[in-house]
Amino acid sequence: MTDRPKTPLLDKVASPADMKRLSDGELVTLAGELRAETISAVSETGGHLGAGLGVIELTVALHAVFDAPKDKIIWDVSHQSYPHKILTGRRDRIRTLRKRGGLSGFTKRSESPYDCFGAAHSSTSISAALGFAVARDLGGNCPEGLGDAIAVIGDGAMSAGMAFEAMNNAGHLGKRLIVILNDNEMSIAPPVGALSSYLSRLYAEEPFQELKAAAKGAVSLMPPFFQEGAKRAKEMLKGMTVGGTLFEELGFSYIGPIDGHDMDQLLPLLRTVKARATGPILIHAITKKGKGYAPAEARDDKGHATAKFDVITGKQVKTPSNAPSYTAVFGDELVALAAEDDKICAVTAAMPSGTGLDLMAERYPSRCFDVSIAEQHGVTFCAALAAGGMKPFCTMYSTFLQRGYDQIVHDVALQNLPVRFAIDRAGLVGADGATHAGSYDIAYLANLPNMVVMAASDEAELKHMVVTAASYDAGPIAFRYPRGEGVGVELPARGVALEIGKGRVVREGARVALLSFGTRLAEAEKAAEQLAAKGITPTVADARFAKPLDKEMILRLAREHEVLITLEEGAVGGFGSHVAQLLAEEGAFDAGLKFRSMVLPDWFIDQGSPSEMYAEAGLEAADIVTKVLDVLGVAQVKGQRA
Ligand SMILES: Cc1ncc(C[n+]2csc(CCOP(=O)(O)OP(=O)(O)O)c2C)c(N)n1
Ligand SMILES: CC(=O)[C@@H](O)[C@H](O)COP(=O)(O)O
Ligand SMILES: [Mg+2]
Repeated sequence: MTDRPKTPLLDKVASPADMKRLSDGELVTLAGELRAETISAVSETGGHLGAGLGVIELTVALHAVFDAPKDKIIWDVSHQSYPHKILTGRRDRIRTLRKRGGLSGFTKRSESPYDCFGAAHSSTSISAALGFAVARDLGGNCPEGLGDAIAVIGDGAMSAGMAFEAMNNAGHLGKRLIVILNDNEMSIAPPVGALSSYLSRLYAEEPFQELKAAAKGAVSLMPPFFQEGAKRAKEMLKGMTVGGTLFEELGFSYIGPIDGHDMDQLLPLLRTVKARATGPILIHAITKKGKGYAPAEARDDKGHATAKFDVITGKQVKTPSNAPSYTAVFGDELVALAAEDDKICAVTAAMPSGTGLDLMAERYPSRCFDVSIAEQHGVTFCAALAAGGMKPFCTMYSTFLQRGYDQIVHDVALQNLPVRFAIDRAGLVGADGATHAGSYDIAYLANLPNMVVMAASDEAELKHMVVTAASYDAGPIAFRYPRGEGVGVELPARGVALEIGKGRVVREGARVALLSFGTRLAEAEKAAEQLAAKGITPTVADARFAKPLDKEMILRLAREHEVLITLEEGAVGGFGSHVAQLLAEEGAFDAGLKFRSMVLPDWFIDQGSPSEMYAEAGLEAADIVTKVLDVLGVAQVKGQRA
């Protein structure tokens, strides 16, 4: 382990109140120490590094000038909030980040009053800030009081429709509200899209913030030394026509671009804005993702997320893998299909490498689309691609696909369009915790008419499902698979199309049937081994489809077993509920079948390793054994998992 950095000034900051006593020069020193502490902590925990390093100066300046928690500082996505956590009384736990029982990797209201609004999905901060501003003006109350509302939003997050919906509303209401656009010209990958090019032009072509401010009358909001320049600029501007920025057209005063790492710019500007602002203001701060840590700055993703690493070398400590990741298996199979069929195309919402579409983008760039953080648009875009005779794979994380639900219903399912939904990060994902859990897609998809819903039980099954989806033209079809590596089965060279609505029995037994949907199959098999030692030999089946159900197989299992237990990595309302509905309709319960459905519990599970989270959910092999013994009435030691 590298020595921890020396941080004499930071050691004296227990909360932002302690920063109010520091001179501007000391705040610059504090920023340096905060950067070193952030790097040191993340080297031990892993997590989101680059974004936090890019807002070190902004974090210090905001907490020095404003009065959180009365003033509401809202971090968009909040993957950049580690420095904020360090300054707001959580430094002693910062090395528990993203671990079970430790600090969340995102802002979380239950963790601290300084986390006034939880986040992790992007582009919510301006809506939240506006809500706080309106609550303040209407005399609302909260224990910490209601002061200024400040949203810090990245250029990537700014690409989402929701940010513009909020600005549209904020510009109309005209409330005092501060938005800081933290523009580092990066999303997770380099940002794409017209908005990104527009932001670049804002500072590339017109480098003088004085010109901008002068042109639109925001001069009075600028600190004196800016104003001098602005007056000169105003003279220069006489007789010139200067168009307003997009933000000004939406009713915001635009200030910037400013150097978001220069405390000599940040501090006076924020102080002036605090003293003088009346309506909505957008401060455009230019920053560098990964700033101040060379290995992060050098990485393609600017250190967006990292495993634990050596601070001196930047080398990440990665556990060797025994099998390819589901994501890679998907990406490879898709590229193989795309080579054979020029109608196959794919869409990602700002997650090219996370979804494995980077390979498709490299090989078939004209058929691979990064729509930026725009899941709703991505889904409808796919719907029309399908209507236009293409075979789109709408490739998204389960949790982010939630954003596009109305589009799935209204644009895809209702029109019965053959969009292929490749749903990555299904089930519990680990360190990102509850915000990123893919818990609901089975329930929210399997209830839709026309939709086919599959889950892969291992990486070979995933290959088959990619091919199945490609060859299915009758309507929408979805397949889900988890984060991380496969179970290590032998992979066929190519997948083969599965028969729609047909599952498979993987182990024949008696009395008890374990019917799994997805990768709990491995746990079901482990449970079967453990039960065999107790003289119980369950049948184990892989449902493959939650919709349409394999009625024939399920009814046979019901007929031939005393107990039927379903398993899934999803919330209630999904696979097990559909099986229960079928069994009830077909009279299986009247015939005496004992049925149980093992699903995620009715609470949000905090971060941990996936197995810790599944243990909390009661979905590990030991829980299955306990459930079986319980239903069969076999005596167990109370309170002990089998
Ligand atoms: C709705 C949604 N889609 C995708 C993501 C995944 N995601 C997390 S951070 C990020 C990039 C954000 O870029 P930006 O806002 O510019 O912040 P930066 O990391 O550059 O500081 C993405 C795509 C998300 N959190 N939420
Ligand atoms: C903050 C965010 O939403 C992403 O960075 C997310 O943490 C990525 O998750 P994976 O590591 O599973 O790609
Ligand atoms: Mg960015």
